[in-house]
Amino acid sequence: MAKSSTKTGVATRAPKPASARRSTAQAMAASQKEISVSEFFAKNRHLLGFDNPRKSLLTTVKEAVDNSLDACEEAGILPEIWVHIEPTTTGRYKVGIQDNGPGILKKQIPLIFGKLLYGSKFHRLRQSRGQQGIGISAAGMYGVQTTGKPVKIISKVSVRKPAHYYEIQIDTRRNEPKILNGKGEGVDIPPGEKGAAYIEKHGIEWVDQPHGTRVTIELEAKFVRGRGSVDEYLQQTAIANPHVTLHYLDPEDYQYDYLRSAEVLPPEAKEIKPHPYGVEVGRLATMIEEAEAQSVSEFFRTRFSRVTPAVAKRLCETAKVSSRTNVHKVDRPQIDQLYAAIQETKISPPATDCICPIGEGLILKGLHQVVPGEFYAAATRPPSVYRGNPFQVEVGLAYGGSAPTQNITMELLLDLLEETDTRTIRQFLIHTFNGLGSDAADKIVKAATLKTRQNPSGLKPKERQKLFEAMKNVNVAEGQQMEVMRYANRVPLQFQQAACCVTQSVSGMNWRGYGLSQSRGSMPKGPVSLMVHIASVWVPFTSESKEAIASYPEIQKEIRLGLQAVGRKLGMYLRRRLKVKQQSDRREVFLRYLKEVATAVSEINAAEERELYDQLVKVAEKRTAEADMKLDDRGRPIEEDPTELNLGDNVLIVDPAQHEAAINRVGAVEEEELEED
Ligand SMILES: Nc1ncnc2c1ncn2[C@@H]1O[C@H](COP(=O)(O)OP(=O)(O)OP(=O)(O)O)[C@@H](O)[C@H]1O
Repeated sequence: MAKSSTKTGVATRAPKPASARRSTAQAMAASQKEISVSEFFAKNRHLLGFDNPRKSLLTTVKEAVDNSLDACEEAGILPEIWVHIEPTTTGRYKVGIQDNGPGILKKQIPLIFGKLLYGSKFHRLRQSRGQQGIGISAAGMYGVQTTGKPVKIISKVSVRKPAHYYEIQIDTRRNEPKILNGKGEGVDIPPGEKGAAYIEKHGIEWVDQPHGTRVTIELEAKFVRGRGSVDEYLQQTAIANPHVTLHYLDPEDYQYDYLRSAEVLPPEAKEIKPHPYGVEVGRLATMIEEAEAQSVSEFFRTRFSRVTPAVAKRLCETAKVSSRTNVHKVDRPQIDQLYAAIQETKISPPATDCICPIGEGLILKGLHQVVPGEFYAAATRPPSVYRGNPFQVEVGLAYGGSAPTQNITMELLLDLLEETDTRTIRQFLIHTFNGLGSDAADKIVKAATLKTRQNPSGLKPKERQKLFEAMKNVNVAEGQQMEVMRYANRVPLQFQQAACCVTQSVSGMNWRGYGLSQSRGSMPKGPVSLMVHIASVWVPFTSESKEAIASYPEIQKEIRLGLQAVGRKLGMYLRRRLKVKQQSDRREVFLRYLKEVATAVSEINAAEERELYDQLVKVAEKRTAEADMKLDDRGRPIEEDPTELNLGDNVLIVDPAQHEAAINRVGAVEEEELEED
């Protein structure tokens, strides 16, 4: 046995193992087996956005709506989508999402909705909302897990062909679909009246359309409004997708219709091949393994973008690999040499015409349609590249408009107070009303003479009334915090704000230079809504639940440049507004005393008082002419020197009093309905 000695030189015996062996390699081998991807994600559903009932509802709607939009756009159809959420029993909701898309072929339906990691988008580099092939099947799996109810799908590819109807459950052990209806085969519903009668008889939910897909999932969920809600997701989707019509019937039977403001589809996204700079050594090895028998030079030319015969030749020379060698003969050290050669060789950046931005015009339209304000600016940056993947950043900004707290009705406030799961009235205000900062919430609580820690559900009728009045009357514009709407490939991102490259770039920028107040490193204050869109063939999310964008320096830089572009325009507009205000205050002071001045002077020199007064007014108006300055909807002063403030084409200025959109639309819908009744 080994002996050891201490510093004092006294020999000691090594201690015996504490206990006998607990298991053996053989015993352990008996319990080692393959884990199916469904089992893994069923256990780790938080990784996919199913952390709690509230978020699960949003994730389910989101996955289905995003798929519908992708499918419609890919098929060249202007999307129309129906979203219906209805409560079933306590803590459970049934979610139905239908589109007017191309429909899905019969044999594909079970695989799409009942198998994880099955999709059309993972292996291609093309801008789309979905990437992974997990989304909708994971939502179905969550539904089955929490309620035991199968996912129901009806899909139709043409008006003349039968619709296919399936009730499916995912077999998590095998990651395979299990079809429950039509003796395991699903059901075909004939076109025409016969089919309509069948749909009615069996209570199948379907808005009659010549083609499209409807998925219905029942799940354990919680319906809330405000931040991170389905309402917010759909509203933000309407902003970034002005070509979409959305009909939304919520669990309380409020109907929202976001009608399209653009009649054209975004240009078709092009698929590209990977760029050599974006491929890691492991991926290169797999690509080589999967390639057909061809020369190394041909392999590089056909499987990558931007590799010309000259580039392929240079790569092989640098790697000291013959360009005519069969790619299957390339061994591991040679793969390492080829990888190193890629990094050393100058290759033109990937083509960027595969990115479809929203465009400045449509950003302005979308923002104006949904976010109240008086000044709008947009900037679409030129495409750029990170890790070999092309991407493009767009920024939109809306300034002004009344705060959401001021648009509220008493009835809506009571509903919100009842629904909220926040513990204090302060939290309730901050979490329910977008862009309301803690300072503004404190102001309202103080004006309502309530205690900050008071529980929102425990308010007495009198206290509710006081809160309502305070919300209407307190000017929260100053305490209001900038609201940032983040988008990736036109999909709103609603969680993990702090971890996202967009939020970090916004708070890291100095907005004081653009006329907003801001404490160092935090969000600027003011009635401003900002949207930042990142379009890419592959969006680098920080996790599978696709909630935040990773901070690549190239992406950070582009976001910063986009923010600066709209910030500069806002600064110019605010400075002009301030000047107009200062001049009109000055004129008011003049006018207040001119009458007295005219009387006094005419007493001294017997001049005609009226004439003198009129002349003095004329002088005052001339000296304060800027107070009369009116800007047109592009920020150019009307009847003024047009060179003085030219904000360009990518801004929109509106009279805030004429703005129809209200942030919280529930109240407005409710009032209309009451009036009709
Ligand atoms: N409404 C639909 N109409 C037509 N095809 C659809 C529809 N919904 C899903 N699909 C098809 O099913 C595939 C799988 O969808 P799923 O939501 O599981 O993943 P994904 O959208 O590819 O990626 P992600 O997991 O990132 O959302 C899609 O790639 C698409 O081809």
